[in-house]
Amino acid sequence: MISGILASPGIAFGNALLLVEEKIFINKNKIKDENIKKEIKKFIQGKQKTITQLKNIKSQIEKTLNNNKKDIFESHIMLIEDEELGKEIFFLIQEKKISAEYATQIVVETQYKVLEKLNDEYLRNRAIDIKDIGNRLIRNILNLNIIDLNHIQYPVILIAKDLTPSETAQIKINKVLGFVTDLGGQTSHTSIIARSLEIPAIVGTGNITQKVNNNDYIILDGINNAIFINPKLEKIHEIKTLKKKYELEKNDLTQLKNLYAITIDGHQVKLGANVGTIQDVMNAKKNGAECIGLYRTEFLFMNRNSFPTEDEQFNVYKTVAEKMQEKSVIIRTMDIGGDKNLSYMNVPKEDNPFLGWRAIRICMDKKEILHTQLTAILRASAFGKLKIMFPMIISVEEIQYLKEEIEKLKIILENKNIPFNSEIEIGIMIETPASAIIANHLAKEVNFFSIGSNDLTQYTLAVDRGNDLISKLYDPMCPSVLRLIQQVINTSHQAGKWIGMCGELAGNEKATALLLGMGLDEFSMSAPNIPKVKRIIRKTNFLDAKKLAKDVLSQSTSKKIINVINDFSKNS
Ligand SMILES: C=C(OP(=O)(O)O)C(=O)O
Ligand SMILES: [Mg+2]
Repeated sequence: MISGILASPGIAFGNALLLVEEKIFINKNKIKDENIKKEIKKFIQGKQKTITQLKNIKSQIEKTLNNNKKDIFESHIMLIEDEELGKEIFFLIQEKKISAEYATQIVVETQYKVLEKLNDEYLRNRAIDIKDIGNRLIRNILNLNIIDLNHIQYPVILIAKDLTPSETAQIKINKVLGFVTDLGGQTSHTSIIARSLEIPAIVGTGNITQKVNNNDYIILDGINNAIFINPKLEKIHEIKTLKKKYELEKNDLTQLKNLYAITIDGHQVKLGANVGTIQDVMNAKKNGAECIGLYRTEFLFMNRNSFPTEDEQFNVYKTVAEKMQEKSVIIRTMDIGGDKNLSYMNVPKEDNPFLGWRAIRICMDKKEILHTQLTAILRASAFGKLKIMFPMIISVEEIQYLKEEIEKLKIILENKNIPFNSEIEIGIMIETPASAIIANHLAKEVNFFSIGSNDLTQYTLAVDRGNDLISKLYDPMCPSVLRLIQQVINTSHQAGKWIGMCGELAGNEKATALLLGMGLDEFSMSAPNIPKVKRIIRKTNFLDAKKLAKDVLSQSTSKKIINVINDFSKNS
């Protein structure tokens, strides 16, 4: 039995698909004259295989009506069919007497370097296409495996070293029963996406990729944090019984869907969902979300080869606003950087990406990204109850600047007679210690706060949220983080502003009574957690929760805090 960090609950049974690509080895030696023909044949066959693969992918995409992605593959096919590319590679094989893969690598790299340096954004994006396509071509020339998450044929359990958030966002839930990785942490975005998709996942196992072979039969027990490889029949029966019990309990919880999150003594809070896609919005409604407390818009920017246009963004925001009807939707501006990258943005490699060019820092440097997104949100605000939220704020100057930009954009829309909600609420995330400490000043600038406990924990404790080596130190329920949270809640209420939390702590059942007692007004979480949190709130007395919070905040260690919380839940 293997365990790791439990990232997303649930149980899955299935065959393993090992997401480990064989390493590319390029033969850089001179080839003999008699092998020239063989190398040319290798290139032609690799090219043909690549075209067939891309055409297959394109035709599958056509069925899903995803035009943006279809266009990407169409342009990739054109690149690979380009005669000039073939001619240059033939020339190198014949005249320079080098292998097909080496010749391909040289031609692809040269084209990439030329395009990458150009000022034109469209051509710079082609540079990334060239690199992608070149990689596929070289793999096919060498007959190496290519794993494409978008086109898995049969339902599998993915076993990978790591999955990036953008890879995870591509997962199709009818083809991926769950996943297990070597690396990762509980609040990395990969784990967050798994919870939204409701697929079981265990991350940070250390070396699962070395223990599992393709097609091994796997039990992924995301209740007890256990993975079994080719288990005995009795184990399969035992876990199948557990799965039935888990699903029955989940079904029972759906009965709470239309009830309010109100304590025994009548204190009501709001329970919302965190979403990243329109599909998540449906899931939010299914679980009885009263609002969307966090819409992570960056997923709209991933898995494509250029920034989404204003109209593309407007259409998505409008759809979300309309689907939620009179319920509010907090749209957070793009939070790229940290562990979320855009292949087409050519972000220079940073030593400390989580302390680097991230979120509003990018948007304030690249104003066209900010303006496009804010205009799209403002236009969509005419169709529902949208609010704007900015991530990663560290100063009053930043929010003042961002508000000025919003005012300028409002004037442009007014002049064009385009409708929008002129009273749209503006809020910020409290996810840096800086923002928590100056919350009294920030409260004067905004309509609301939302605590991002994931980042607030990593920045307060200086513990990378995605690093399994230090995951034991990552503890949002430790005295320092909880004290900051309490201070921010108090400050916000003193300023007459409501405050929510959209970090993972808001959906953690162990923290529910505590956060309630601390005075949090809105809890926003992965949708599947809503019923469980609601059940706790409906069984709790607000006065007792307040006493619990007072008690917890006087404790000096995490261990003592957990003991106090455990005693409280035993007695209630
Ligand atoms: C909700 C948060 O934002 P994200 O997880 O997207 O960084 C957070 O930091 O708590
Ligand atoms: Mg954050």
